[in-house]
Amino acid sequence: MPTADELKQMAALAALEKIEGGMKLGLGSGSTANHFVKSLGARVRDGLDIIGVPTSERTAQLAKAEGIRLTTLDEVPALDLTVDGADELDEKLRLIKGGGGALLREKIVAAASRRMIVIADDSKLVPHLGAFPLPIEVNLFGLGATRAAIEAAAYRFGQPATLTRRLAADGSPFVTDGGHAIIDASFGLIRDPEGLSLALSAIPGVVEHGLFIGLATSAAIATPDGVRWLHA
Ligand SMILES: O=C(CO)[C@H](O)[C@H](O)COP(=O)(O)O
Repeated sequence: MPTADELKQMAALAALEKIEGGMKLGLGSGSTANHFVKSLGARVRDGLDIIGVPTSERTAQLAKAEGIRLTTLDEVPALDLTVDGADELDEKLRLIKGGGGALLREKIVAAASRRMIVIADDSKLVPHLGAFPLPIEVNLFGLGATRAAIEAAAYRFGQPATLTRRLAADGSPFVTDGGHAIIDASFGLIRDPEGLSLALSAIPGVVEHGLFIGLATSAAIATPDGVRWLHA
């Protein structure tokens, strides 16, 4: 029986097969995306010519160490493909992301990409999103008011939520690469991800949230029996 980490690597390798020379790639964040970046690095050292836009400072560091040429969305505003992990996904390729706190850059990079492949082990594929608390990136200015507004919006939406400000491993408040806070919102199963996405995006102070809708074009789901592909 493969371990969860072996499954993550299988998904990463399946996505790697879709990479062609000359591609402009978005490079995701998290342990599954790290497998992809490391395997991509090996291909680059064998002569594959690609360029990448990292979705976090950690991924930038890893990609540089792997010898992957990096650029920015200022220099290259349109990408061919982003490969990234997810905390949850459903069969419609709606995602919850941001468990690693990189959701803002991940969403900007995915939105700038023609295609997005999600790589995940099969524990991430769920019938309904929401067992994983939804990460919401919030500006530090007015944090208390924004938090109250999220609570009120969730209540109006018919999905009252328990909100928790994310802490770093050392117990201090977690700060994203963009200098913002993360509030993890437990809604229970999310009945209407599209509606909730719009309601959260309308709150001043919410910088971005972890519902990715209409961005993923396919997913490589690694199972003990092999990789299952889903397509939008
Ligand atoms: O959204 C993310 C980071 O912000 C990650 O893609 C998500 O948390 C999955 O991580 P992992 O591959 O380590 O399970």
